[in-house]
Amino acid sequence: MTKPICFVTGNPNKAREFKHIVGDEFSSSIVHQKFDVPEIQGTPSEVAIAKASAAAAAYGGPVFTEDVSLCFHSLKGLPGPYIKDFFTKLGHDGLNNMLAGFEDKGVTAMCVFAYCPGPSEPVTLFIGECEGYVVPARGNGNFGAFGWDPIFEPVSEREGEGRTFAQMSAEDKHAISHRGNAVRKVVPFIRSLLQ
Ligand SMILES: O=P(O)(O)OP(=O)(O)OP(=O)(O)OC[C@H]1O[C@@H](n2cnc3c(O)ncnc32)[C@H](O)[C@@H]1O
Ligand SMILES: [Mg+2]
Repeated sequence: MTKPICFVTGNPNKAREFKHIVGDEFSSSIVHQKFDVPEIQGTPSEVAIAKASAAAAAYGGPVFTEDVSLCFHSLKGLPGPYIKDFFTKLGHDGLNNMLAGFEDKGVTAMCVFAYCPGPSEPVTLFIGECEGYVVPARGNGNFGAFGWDPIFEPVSEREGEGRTFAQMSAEDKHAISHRGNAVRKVVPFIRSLLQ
């Protein structure tokens, strides 16, 4: 018997936001599991392909993985896919300080969903982006905010209320976020897989 599609992630916030964006549609057809798979160095796409391949091999069936990058324009796209280590070690203040010498605080949040149908199979990518600015932390602890949400102010907010992701309701964040944009691309694909 073939295994159900597995969303492999060790981050419960990712699974929570995915479910919030999609609703209950796939709740009986997608399982969630955590595997510790290596994350290689490379571009966001290279990292995502390698992670999905490793996850499919570990699971022995079809998987989705999700990789998030935060690309600072002044730093030629770094930390990019290495944001987790930078954030864990430097925190919100440290990430702001990295840009202290630069005028341009622009940043691209990128979410890459990768689908791998099984061990040694090719990987398909679904990429969502959101443009923003790195700002001093605002709204920590609100609305289930996590990670670097408090220091990410979407470009679209500059003209409006100037909220960071951490100051927005989940609905408002998902309407424009890197993850919302990626999930909206991947949903029709999952539907076609389940037909
Ligand atoms: O097991 P996986 O799925 O890899 O989960 P992870 O937490 O290791 O996730 P990544 O490798 O993609 O690293 C991305 C980092 O960015 C953070 N992050 C991801 N999505 C975010 C979001 O929407 N808002 C704020 N921070 C986010 C996350 O907490 C990590 O520190
Ligand atoms: Mg990770």
